[in-house]
Amino acid sequence: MISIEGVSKSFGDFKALDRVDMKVAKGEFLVLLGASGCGKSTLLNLITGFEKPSTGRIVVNGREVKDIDPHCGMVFQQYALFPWLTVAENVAFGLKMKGIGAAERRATAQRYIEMVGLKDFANAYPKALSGGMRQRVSIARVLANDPDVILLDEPFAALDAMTRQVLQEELVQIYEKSGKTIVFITHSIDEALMLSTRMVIMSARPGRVACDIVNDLPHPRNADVQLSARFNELKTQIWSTVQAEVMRSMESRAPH
Ligand SMILES: Nc1ncnc2c1ncn2[C@@H]1O[C@H](COP(=O)(O)OP(=O)(O)OP(=O)(O)O)[C@@H](O)[C@H]1O
Repeated sequence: MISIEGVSKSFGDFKALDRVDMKVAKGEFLVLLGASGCGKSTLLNLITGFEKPSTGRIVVNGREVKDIDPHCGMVFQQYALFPWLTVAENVAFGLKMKGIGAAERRATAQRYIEMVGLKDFANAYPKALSGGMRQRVSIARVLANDPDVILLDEPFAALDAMTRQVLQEELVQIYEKSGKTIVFITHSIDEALMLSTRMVIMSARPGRVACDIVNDLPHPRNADVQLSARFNELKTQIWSTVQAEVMRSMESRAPH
């Protein structure tokens, strides 16, 4: 579904990504983990076509990414909703851009608004919603557009721990129902284990793939999985890799 082939990305003299090779299969839920600055957001921006690789290429669904790719839907950490549109209008926005008729737009928006538990807020404006609710709207909006790939850049980072847990469970259920291909960035190992089917740990300066781990925790999955022995085993394995990478990146930043 996604093929990242020898991709490097430099900003001026600074090499943010160095020869990254990675394939994401259809229906995989891939989580990218890594120290701050290792190039996770850059990689997502390349997949969706916001940025262009300095070398190498990215192929999504058989087509090389050259411009902003309509087959990818992105959810950002900041909610990025249109404040002057209601929840329903925000969710239907992409459909309107595609030229889909009003009745079908309304029905599709309604379906996804219900899926993310906001049925009673369809006519509310974003400013009347909590952070968690806004992020649900962002997810409904991406789902309504029915992209082949959903990219999420730390979507729950600004939320409190309880809201975050609820949204994680919802996202797992949406993934299980929709079978979408998902790439998700987080700093949280627990979040990575809760959500993913596979985890890629990136190293910093320059950003490279340090470790690729299959998450074999069973589906259907809910928050109880965090109490299992396998969860703790995987967490220990990932933590030692992440810790080594964080130390390495801090050392490479220290003044000499
Ligand atoms: N447009 C840009 N111009 C210059 N440098 C950039 C640009 N975008 C990213 N960088 C640099 O590239 C490196 C990787 O940034 P990126 O945001 O991809 O990292 P990240 O792993 O997502 O970090 P974080 O976890 O803190 O969000 C950073 O050192 C950043 O300063």
